[in-house]
Amino acid sequence: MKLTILGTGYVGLVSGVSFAELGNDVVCVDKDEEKIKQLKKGISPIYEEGLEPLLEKNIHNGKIHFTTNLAEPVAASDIIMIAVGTPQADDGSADLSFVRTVAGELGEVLPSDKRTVVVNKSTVPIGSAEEVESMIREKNATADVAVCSVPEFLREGSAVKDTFHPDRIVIGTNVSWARERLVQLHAPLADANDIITTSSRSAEMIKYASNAFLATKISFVNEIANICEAYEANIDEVAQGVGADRRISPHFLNAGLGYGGSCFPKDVQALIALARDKNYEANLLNSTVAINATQRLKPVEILQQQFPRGLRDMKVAVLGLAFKPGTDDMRYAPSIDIIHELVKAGADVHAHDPIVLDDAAPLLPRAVSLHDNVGQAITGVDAMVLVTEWDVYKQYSIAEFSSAMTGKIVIDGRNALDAKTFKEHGFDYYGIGRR
Ligand SMILES: NC(=O)c1ccc[n+]([C@@H]2O[C@H](COP(=O)([O-])OP(=O)(O)OC[C@H]3O[C@@H](n4cnc5c(N)ncnc54)[C@H](O)[C@@H]3O)[C@@H](O)[C@H]2O)c1
Ligand SMILES: O=c1ccn([C@@H]2O[C@H](COP(=O)(O)OP(=O)(O)O[C@H]3O[C@H](CO)[C@@H](O)[C@H](O)[C@H]3O)[C@@H](O)[C@H]2O)c(=O)[nH]1
Repeated sequence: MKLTILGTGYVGLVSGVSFAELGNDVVCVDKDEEKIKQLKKGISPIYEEGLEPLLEKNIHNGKIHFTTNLAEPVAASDIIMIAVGTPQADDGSADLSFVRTVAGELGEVLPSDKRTVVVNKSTVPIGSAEEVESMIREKNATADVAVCSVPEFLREGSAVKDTFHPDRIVIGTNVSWARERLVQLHAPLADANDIITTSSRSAEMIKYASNAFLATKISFVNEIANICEAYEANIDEVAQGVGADRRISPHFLNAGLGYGGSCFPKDVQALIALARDKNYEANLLNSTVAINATQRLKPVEILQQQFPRGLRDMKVAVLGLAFKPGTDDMRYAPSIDIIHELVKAGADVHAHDPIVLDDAAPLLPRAVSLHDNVGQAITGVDAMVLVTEWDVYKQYSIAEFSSAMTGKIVIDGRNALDAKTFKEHGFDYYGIGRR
């Protein structure tokens, strides 16, 4: 099939490359000229395992092209996917300005003599497929188009794998010819049983409800971890015992510094705002957000308890800046808040990340020293805070930590280090719910 994908962020690019790999003819459109220039050369603007080889291969095969102009590919496409950003607006709701812009542009260029499916892959409020369709029809009353919702569930850091091995694919539309076309496109990616067909509104809600549930599961386990600390129970053992119940599952039960990233924070807020628009106060989700906001600052709280006279001139290493391992995404990363608070308290902060350094700098206080070498970041520090559980930190030897650090405080914000080993080597080790 011929596909046009609007937006080359995580979703647009990974989808584009994956559908090209499956034999479709794909054109990816972005208004960012620099990105398109790089992509044409096979250079990915994002760090994502396995993406660049597929990108290069499909450019070489002529299955994927990049452009800043949507008119030509749109006219030739069977399916057009909207994958532009839907960031958080000031009131917490999803900002639909990018989606509305592309809807207007599509209205101007969609042909009337050809059936076209338009898909919202961006995470959008319930009712958006209908809104996009009416915006298109306002500009082109005779367009033979069906706007559907096919939400994206990939995770950063495993985006390519998630796309080729999805748990499910949700296709939301009541228009049968559009549904058939979308089922045909997605068939190579999933067993028939894993394709769920719904109305566009239900599909839009499935995306928000999934993210809200996972975010709530994380805040739940963090709350249990905090109670574990008070009673000297161990969250690793507790999560293992709780997660063994198949109704609960062991996934997303890792206590830590809470969720960050480009999706959970904004999507939970957007769902709260959608409920509020209909005079429903989503109290459970409000608590999810509140717990997450305090959880990320736990390392600062622990240091302040250990040094009641203040953190002025204390040398602290922060290991990991990206919001999770496997990505260079800094959106809503806990490291940003932690480093700002430490610098505000007067600490001398030395940070490291194996992938993201230059792009992180504008988000961090000027006073922070950024290192591209773990050894340099931890040399002479009074305390070390692990924020992102990159393998490089897990593999770093206790002997290296012991010889480089001056102080003995280790705060393992992701429960990723071996507590016993650190304690045996005289460190004051603080995990989350596992002291
Ligand atoms: N990042 C993820 O892991 C993920 C996963 C599932 C769903 N989503 C959802 O998918 C959507 C996209 O997320 P993302 O992280 O890929 O976004 P992003 O912000 O990284 O990228 C969006 C891209 O769209 C481009 N764009 C904006 N306006 C445009 C226009 N008029 N024409 C062409 N291109 C335009 C931007 O230049 C940018 O390159 C969001 O709604 C997000 O919530 C994201
Ligand atoms: O047990 C866990 C699991 C995750 N996290 C944190 O939760 C955040 C999100 O992690 P993850 O879900 O792995 O990454 P994302 O790439 O943000 O993916 C989520 O958001 C995407 C965008 O909507 C969805 O498509 C995915 O299905 C959904 O998992 C990160 O900060 C993790 O550190 C925890 O604290 N504990």
